[in-house]
Amino acid sequence: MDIAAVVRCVGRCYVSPAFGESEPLRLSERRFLKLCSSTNSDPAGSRSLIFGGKLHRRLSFFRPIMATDESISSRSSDCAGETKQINGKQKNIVWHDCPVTKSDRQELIKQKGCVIWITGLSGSGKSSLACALSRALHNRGKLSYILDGDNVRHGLNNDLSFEAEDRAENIRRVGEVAKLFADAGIICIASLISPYRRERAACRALLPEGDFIEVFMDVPLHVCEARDPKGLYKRARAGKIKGFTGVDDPYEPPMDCEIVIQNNRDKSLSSSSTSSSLCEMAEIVVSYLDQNGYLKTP
Ligand SMILES: Nc1ncnc2c1ncn2[C@@H]1O[C@H](COP(=O)(O)OS(=O)(=O)O)[C@@H](OP(=O)(O)O)[C@H]1O
Ligand SMILES: Nc1ncnc2c1ncn2[C@@H]1O[C@H](COP(=O)(O)OP(=O)(O)O)[C@@H](O)[C@H]1O
Repeated sequence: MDIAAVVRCVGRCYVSPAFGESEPLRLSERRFLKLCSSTNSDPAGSRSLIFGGKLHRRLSFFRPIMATDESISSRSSDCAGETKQINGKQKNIVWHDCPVTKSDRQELIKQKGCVIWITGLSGSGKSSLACALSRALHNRGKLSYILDGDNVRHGLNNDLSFEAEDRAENIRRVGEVAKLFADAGIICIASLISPYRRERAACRALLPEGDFIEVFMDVPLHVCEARDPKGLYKRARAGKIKGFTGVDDPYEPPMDCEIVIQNNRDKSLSSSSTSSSLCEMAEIVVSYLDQNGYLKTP
């Protein structure tokens, strides 16, 4: 491994607390190489970096910023990113900024990344609205992606139950992923029951002001229950599902959200009428996005 190349590429790096220094340090190539050759032993094991012949095996503390020889050689000084320390449980993790920014991505796809957070009871029409909205945006040439509660629970969140603590974790993870999508410049549509105000507020707080757009599917329980497309309310009423939202688990409606949709039509309506009402609902959200500048380069 070419250490000089590492230093040139990284430019600015942070010394791990394993070195006994916690403050960011700008290392010159000479100082870095000196550090490499001098830091070779520590009786307590806290300075256990051994450089020289086995150098490459001992550089794991730099992994977030140095990666492999191959990736290093492909970087040039004008494309190098910035690192900074973060707060959190993981003391030795550093953030690496990329010079291609959110603004660059938004300019490329001519839209502003945001999160449309659709909340409501099971059967209130969250997934239907998410799909209709994604279609409406697609037709306008706008890039969106749906994170549906049911779907995400098939993969990323397949370790989570419907206990309160797991629902909170489900919402937290989806909030974090949605934030990444928004950072990519994408209009991320998250559709999950997300029954708790506190967790929804925490997801809102992850995003810049205005970029979290909460949509409440305001549908009475009896309408959702009459629809019961998956037969889950029936099973919950029969005691076969415990802790079902609206039946024996709480749902806290938003008190101050951006959009309220009253999707009260019952299931006896024809499918063409349902789809036209879905188009109308999607259009409400599209208009909001349009009026607030999300459908053009910011
Ligand atoms: N106990 C219980 N309570 C509520 N919902 C249940 C439950 N068990 C399974 N399901 C099915 O899971 C879907 C909800 O998943 P979510 O991830 O959106 O829920 S939550 O936000 O974590 O509360 C939900 O999907 P939707 O009907 O689309 O809302 C149900 O199909
Ligand atoms: N506007 C509407 N009119 C009539 N039925 C609807 C409407 N919106 C949704 N539905 C129906 O309600 C059921 C639940 O919708 P869904 O989108 O799966 O809700 P959720 O994702 O909130 O559980 C589905 O059978 C769907 O076709």
